[in-house]
Amino acid sequence: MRAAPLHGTLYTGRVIVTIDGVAASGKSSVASGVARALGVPYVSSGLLYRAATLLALEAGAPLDDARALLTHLRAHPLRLEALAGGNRLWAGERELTDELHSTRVDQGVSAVAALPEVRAWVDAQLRALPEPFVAEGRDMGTNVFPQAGAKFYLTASPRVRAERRAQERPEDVPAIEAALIERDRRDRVQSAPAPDARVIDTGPLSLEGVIGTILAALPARSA
Ligand SMILES: Nc1ncnc2c1ncn2[C@@H]1O[C@H](COP(=O)(O)OP(=O)(O)O)[C@@H](O)[C@H]1O
Ligand SMILES: Nc1ccn([C@@H]2O[C@H](COP(=O)(O)OP(=O)(O)O)[C@@H](O)[C@H]2O)c(=O)n1
Repeated sequence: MRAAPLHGTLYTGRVIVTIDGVAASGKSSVASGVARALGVPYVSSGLLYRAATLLALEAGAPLDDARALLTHLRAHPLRLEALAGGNRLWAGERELTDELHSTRVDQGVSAVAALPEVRAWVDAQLRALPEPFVAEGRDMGTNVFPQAGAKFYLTASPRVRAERRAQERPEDVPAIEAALIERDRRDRVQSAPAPDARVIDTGPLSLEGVIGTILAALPARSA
C-alpha cells in the first residue's frame, strides 16, 4: 500500500529505510534528506570503511592484510556520530571526517572493504547503533539490515556521477569518471540491489526529486 509522505513523523524502534547504490549516486545526500524529513538520524556505512582505510594508509599497513587492519582498528576504536545533517567519524578524540573523502582513500577503500574480516567488523558497529535510522551504503538492504521496512538502490550514469563529484574533488570529470568506473568494478561483489529494493535512476532527477520519490514510496509505518 502506498501512503502519504511522512515529513516530521518519528518512527520508533527499528531501521526504517535502507539506501544503497553505486559510488556518487547521491546516497548520503538523499539519506540525509530522507532522515531529516522523518526526524531520525542517518548512518553512512561507507565512512567506517573509509576510516579503516585512512588508518591503514597512515600506519603504512598493506590494505589487503586483514589481521594487521583489525589489530589497528582495535587499538584505535572508531566512533560514528550519526547526525541527520551529516555524519562525523572519530578515532578517540581525533575527528577524521574531513580526511575521509580524499583521492587516496577513494583509491584504497574498495580493497579494504573486500576483506570479510573488515566487513564483519563494520557490520557489528552498525548493528550496535540505536534504531531507528536511515542506513546508506552498498549492502544495507541485503546483508546488514535485511529486515528493513523500505529499501532503495540509487544509480546514475558514470558521467552524471562524475560531473557531480567534480564539484567536490580537485580532479577533472574524465579522471573522476574513470575512477568511479574502476571503483564500481571493485565494489560489484558487495554492491547489488536487494530483491525487494526499489531502484531509482537519479540522473534525470534533482536531489529534492529523489528525496521526494523515496518519501512518497514509504509505507505508512514501514511495516
Ligand atoms: N539528483 C541527485 N540525486 C542525488 N545527488 C545529487 C543529485 N544531483 C546532485 N547531487 C549531488 O551529487 C553529489 C554526490 O552525492 P553524495 O550524496 O555524496 O553521493 P554518495 O553518497 O552516493 O557518494 C552531492 O554533491 C549531491 O548533492
Ligand atoms: N556498505 C558499504 C559501504 C561502503 N563500502 C565501501 O566503501 C567505499 C566508500 O563508500 P561511500 O559510500 O563512503 O562512498 P561513495 O562510494 O558513495 O563515494 C565503497 O567504494 C565500498 O568499497 C562497502 O563496501 N559497503
